[in-house]
Amino acid sequence: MARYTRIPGSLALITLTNPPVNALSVAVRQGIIDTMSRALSDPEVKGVVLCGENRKFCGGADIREFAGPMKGPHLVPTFDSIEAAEKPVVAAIEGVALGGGLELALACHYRIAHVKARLGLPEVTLGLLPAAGGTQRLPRLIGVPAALDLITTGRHVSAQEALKLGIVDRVTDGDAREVAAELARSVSGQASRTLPPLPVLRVAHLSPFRLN
Ligand SMILES: CCCCCCCC/C=C\C/C=C/C(=O)SCCNC(=O)CCNC(=O)[C@H](O)C(C)(C)COP(=O)(O)OP(=O)(O)OC[C@H]1O[C@@H](n2cnc3c(N)ncnc32)[C@H](O)[C@@H]1OP(=O)(O)O
Repeated sequence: MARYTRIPGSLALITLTNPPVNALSVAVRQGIIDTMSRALSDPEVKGVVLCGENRKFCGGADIREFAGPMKGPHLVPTFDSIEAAEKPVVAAIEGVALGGGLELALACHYRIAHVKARLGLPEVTLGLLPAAGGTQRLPRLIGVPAALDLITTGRHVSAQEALKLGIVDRVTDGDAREVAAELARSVSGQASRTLPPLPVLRVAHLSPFRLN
């Protein structure tokens, strides 16, 4: 599920609630869609902060659902609808943002990480690809070589390394939700930030070739 709360500064706080790591179960995916739609349709809401309950952002796809057929809304349109939102959406990353959890954060317009947070795309360790936007959004954000490193090794990075790589906008040792809310308030009313285009690869003897 996802809990919807109004917080000061004309913001909505969306909290993923699926213990122990707020994984993206059917109910969480549906909850994101419902609460985002509520925030976007309320003219009094100027921005959104997205976080996870118990100071854990999101551990990714819910591995407890892997045994059965996929049900409910798919991750890709769920995340695309966040990216397309005309109000700024800021991820407050505490604990972990792994796999689909990091892909969810990448679909947000800004990312704040707590200093102890760990981020990564460990799908490769499960024989999967980050197929919910990670293979597109991460290279656009941090470049192809750094993104390939994270995608092919599945290694986790600290908040400080994520900041250095450009995955997150700011690291805090305080409450990431408060810092995210401050940022959301400061950019509310502005056009949503978009990711840079994919870099152009130059291959010897071939014309410049754009990845898409
Ligand atoms: C045509 C187009 C088709 C497109 C198809 C698109 C499909 C989409 C494809 C990919 C999208 C995304 C995929 C993923 O996200 S895969 C999952 C990625 N996440 C992980 O691999 C995280 C795995 N977990 C961990 O690394 C660790 O558990 C931890 C770092 C989150 C926490 O570590 P620690 O503090 O040491 O605790 P535990 O390991 O003991 O775990 C605690 C508790 O949490 C449960 N748990 C952990 N992760 C998950 C999860 N992802 N889902 C559900 N539950 C999780 C774990 O089982 C423990 O539970 P307990 O034993 O009951 O306490």
